[in-house]
Amino acid sequence: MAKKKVVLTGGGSAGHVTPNLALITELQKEVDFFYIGSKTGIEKELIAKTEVPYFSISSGKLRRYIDLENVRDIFRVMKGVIDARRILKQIKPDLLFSKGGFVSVPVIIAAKMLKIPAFIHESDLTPGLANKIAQRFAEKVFTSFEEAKAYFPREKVFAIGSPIRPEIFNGDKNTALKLLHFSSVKPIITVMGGSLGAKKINEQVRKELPNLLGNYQVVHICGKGQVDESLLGKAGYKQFEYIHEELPHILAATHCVITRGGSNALFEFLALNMPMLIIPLSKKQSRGDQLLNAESFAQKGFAKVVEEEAIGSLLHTLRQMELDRAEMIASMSKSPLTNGLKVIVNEIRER
Ligand SMILES: CC(=O)N[C@H]1[C@@H](OP(=O)(O)OP(=O)(O)OC[C@H]2O[C@@H](n3ccc(=O)[nH]c3=O)[C@H](O)[C@@H]2O)O[C@H](CO)[C@@H](O)[C@@H]1O
Repeated sequence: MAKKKVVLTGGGSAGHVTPNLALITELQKEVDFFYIGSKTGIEKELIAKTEVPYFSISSGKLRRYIDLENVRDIFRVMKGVIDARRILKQIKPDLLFSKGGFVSVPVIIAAKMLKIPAFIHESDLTPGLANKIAQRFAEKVFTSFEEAKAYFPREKVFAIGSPIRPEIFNGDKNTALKLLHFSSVKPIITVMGGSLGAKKINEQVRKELPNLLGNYQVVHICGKGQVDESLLGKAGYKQFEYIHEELPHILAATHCVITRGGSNALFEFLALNMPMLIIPLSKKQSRGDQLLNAESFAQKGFAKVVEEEAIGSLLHTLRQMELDRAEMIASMSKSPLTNGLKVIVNEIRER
């Protein structure tokens, strides 16, 4: 019997790609996957690490405000639809699965034109513009947050958690200690400033580094081009632009994380019962989705949240968190919504 063909799309930042990587790992023996992404986005680099054929299309940023670039982008999106239609006609997939991000919009429009059924997944508590558009063309909408269901038509939305890469659960602490040249004496804090880094968090970590290193060892994922050369070789401190396959090991050795409020990272930490201090991206720099993600996690007792404007002393906040640690872990271990991978895998199998 011929294998089922599934086209994956989504990109712009890693959070719009890693759930697709989870599906690839889980289903690659039974499904022929293809990926449609942008010409330069992080999705291209991440998919290049798999065997999945990658097709790039023209894509424009979708802005909520009027701008000359907006007009150009409308043409880029139209060109993207033409590109995607040509690629989809060639592949003839049984299904499109979209993880959102600007690049996914032309793909889902083209899929609708060709009567190819589509599923989408929304990671955040409130939908991004791309998925607001895409949901009209989708047969089913999956969400990470229960609260997100309210933003989609009732008959086609299902809250399932986040599709988490299986390897995230298979880390080995000792492998991490060797890789980092860390000891097992002081606990390890991992700072993950979102897949694209976080300037403000980077500055604060470095400002407090001498104090932090008195109590902890620090793994700092600081984003592309953000490594501070003057701190290379500092004992107990390791910087990374991005961590690929070593991430599960690092997390297995981690005592607690300081993180942005990107939903996929949050659900990974939740599934690992990892205490987290969330510093969400502020409303000045985004549509405020991370603030809502973070607030929901704090309300459920999974995390402590500090807003970027009120960041204060990280060490002080970490010390406070130690007091709530056991309670936080207990709340996380009781959460019904964490890993949504199985649901999507079954949906794809049943098509
Ligand atoms: C700036 C921005 O627009 N951020 C958005 C983006 O975040 P971003 O892409 O940063 O978000 P997420 O936290 O959702 O996902 C990051 C993913 O990358 C992985 N990872 C990250 C760093 C690293 O070194 N290695 C690694 O593997 C994480 O394990 C996770 O799977 O998409 C999220 C999901 O829609 C949103 O909630 C965020 O608001």
